[in-house]
Amino acid sequence: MGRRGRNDHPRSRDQPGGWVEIRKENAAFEEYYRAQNIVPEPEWNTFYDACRETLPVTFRITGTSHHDALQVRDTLVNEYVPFLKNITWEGEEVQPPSQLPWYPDGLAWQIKVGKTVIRKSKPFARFQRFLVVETDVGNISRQEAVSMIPPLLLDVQPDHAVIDLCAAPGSKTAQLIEAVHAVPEPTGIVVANDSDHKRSHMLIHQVKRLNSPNLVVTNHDAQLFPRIRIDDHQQDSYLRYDRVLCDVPCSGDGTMRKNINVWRDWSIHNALSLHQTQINILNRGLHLLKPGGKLVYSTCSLNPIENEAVVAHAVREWRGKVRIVDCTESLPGLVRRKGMTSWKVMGKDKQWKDDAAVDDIRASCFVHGDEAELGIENCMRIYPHDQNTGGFFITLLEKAAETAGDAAPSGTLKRKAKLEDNDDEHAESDKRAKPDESDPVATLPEEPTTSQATATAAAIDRQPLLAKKKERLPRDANEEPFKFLPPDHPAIENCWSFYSIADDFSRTSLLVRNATGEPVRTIYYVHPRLQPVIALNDTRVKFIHAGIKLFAYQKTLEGSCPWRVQSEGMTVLYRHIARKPGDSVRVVRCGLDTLRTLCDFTFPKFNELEDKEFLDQLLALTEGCVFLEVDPGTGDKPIVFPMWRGRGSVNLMLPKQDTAELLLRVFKVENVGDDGKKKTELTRLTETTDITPADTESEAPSTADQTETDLEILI
Ligand SMILES: C[S@@+](CC[C@H](N)C(=O)[O-])C[C@H]1O[C@@H](n2cnc3c(N)ncnc32)[C@H](O)[C@@H]1O
Repeated sequence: MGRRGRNDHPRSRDQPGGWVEIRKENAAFEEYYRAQNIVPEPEWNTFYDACRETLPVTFRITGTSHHDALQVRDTLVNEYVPFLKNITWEGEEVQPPSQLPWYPDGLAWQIKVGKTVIRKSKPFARFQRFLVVETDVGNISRQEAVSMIPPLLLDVQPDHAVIDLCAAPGSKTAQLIEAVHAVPEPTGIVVANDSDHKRSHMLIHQVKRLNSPNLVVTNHDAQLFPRIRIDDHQQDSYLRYDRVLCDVPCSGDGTMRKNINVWRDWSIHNALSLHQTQINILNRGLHLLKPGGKLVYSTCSLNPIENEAVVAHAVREWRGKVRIVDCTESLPGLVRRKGMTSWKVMGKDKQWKDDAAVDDIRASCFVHGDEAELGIENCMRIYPHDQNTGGFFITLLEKAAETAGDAAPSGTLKRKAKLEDNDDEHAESDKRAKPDESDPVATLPEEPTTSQATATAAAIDRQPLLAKKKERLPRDANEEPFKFLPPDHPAIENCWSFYSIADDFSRTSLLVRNATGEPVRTIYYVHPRLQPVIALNDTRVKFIHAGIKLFAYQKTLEGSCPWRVQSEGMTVLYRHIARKPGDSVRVVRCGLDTLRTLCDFTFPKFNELEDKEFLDQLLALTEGCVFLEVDPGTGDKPIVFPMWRGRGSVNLMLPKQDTAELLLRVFKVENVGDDGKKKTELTRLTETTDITPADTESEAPSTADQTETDLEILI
């Protein structure tokens, strides 16, 4: 969190020679956007000054349980914000954190405080501690304010099929998943795709905390995203999506407030060479969209060539079948400007161009004169000086409900649509789509911007895909196949009877990740709607993540049930524990006092437990995993944790960050060590079957990028 003004000159270390100083100025940027009239001339200086100010930190309170998110918000509002008011630092009043007025339920916040204040002011240091602990467990996620807008406009419902075509590193995917999980057992699914393999793994890492069995991650060029079969018997039955997000690769010049390299690297070249890729991704998205469905096209660029020109081209080509939605009434409080209906085109030689015949600039870059008629004013531009954000562009499109015939576009895209709608879609990539591979590698800022580098990589990636059209897709050595278990597999029978799992919990969508198809270490669960998605398409779609870990193998328990419940599968499974009289239910209940003991001590022995009622319940059960149901004492629903009932001791199976969060938020313990470790005075690890918290093993080792992310360092 910094408060460096525009007169400071930040440094960048991405030069081979080490640190270089970057001035927040760029004459070409200024000339270009001034000539475009992106703001009225009298407003230019205010706009340009704001572009050079450091961006305030913004974050979102996240989580697939809305109830839990509201609790975290209330803790912030009631226990931290009041102490951050009326603080002065070096004679100036420090602004307390404030809610973004347009974000629903007050779940998004902005902080404008310098690092020194954070370090030296006790209330702010305490607040920072809260942010770090909540970020560690995924309850708080740093995200640029403008980046939160597209998923909100999509209005995702819990039964929707949603695809995020350019998803990494996943901030918006997380919002889509949360929207699907607005009810306890949603039937909706989210397909998150990115063409960059490494970034796809960053995405997996980012959304993992949401523990969604309704998510699948794929690794494809979005321009050619394959159709997904959903019915084995009907050849023509393909998945179509209620909602599509095209947050496309762009020049990223709207991120200039946090990505200082924009000032050094800006050139018109970036926008021109991404334009066709952006058109192709949007077009593919429109094909995948259901009649009546909604699609958001967004960029973090200010450039009309990447924005209005792309949208206008698509709406022109899909004329009558796709319309731009007027969002004036959505997100009250969000200041936005209308889409531009006229702009100028500059060539790579930095000369203004009059028509498409010159310099190989695509006709779609130019104004056609029908922009107002196409409704381009309904596109939305977000400017830095309007509400202290980055620059952004968003358009909500709606596909007409199906009419007789089909909803294929007219004109040039029609030929492509025809090709895409037959099974040979990959064979006929749009030749125009090929990005300029000579493009310089642009910057990759910390949050959702991308570069030509990625677009170029996508173009290169596409080649093997075309060549291997009819073959199995190549998999990385560490990405094992997804194999579904037969519902009557002995391991499943064992788990179902040991944990008294009710028949309403599907046994058909349990899978393993190894070539033999036998459960060896982990059994995963995906929502039943994803079962055909994966099973019928695994040779043509490159799935790289699906499912949550439900059970892990525990060798020492052979003879009983060697499958222990994993914490990420806890909530899903808990809802389906059979409660009929006579079921040997592995549920143990306690109050907050006992929970506190379990947070403070590892493996307390039975004879050290003061809560005799709790002990009696434990003694009535055999060794193994149990569900701990804690009464919060507020009349609220119980909180559930996985717990280990050992031979003579018990242990809460929570990752250490979760324990730290629990201690801070529920028990107001503010001095937990940085690692959130339990005290160890009572630790006795003598029992051979006692185990450490589950969650540490992985059948297919994750290649998730371990570099520092926004999640790890909030301020
Ligand atoms: C603006 S970023 C997306 C940010 C993301 N939506 C978020 O909110 O975290 C664009 C992404 O598109 C990916 N990308 C670039 N070209 C692509 C293509 N042809 N197909 C799919 N993804 C692509 C990049 O790897 C990058 O992760």
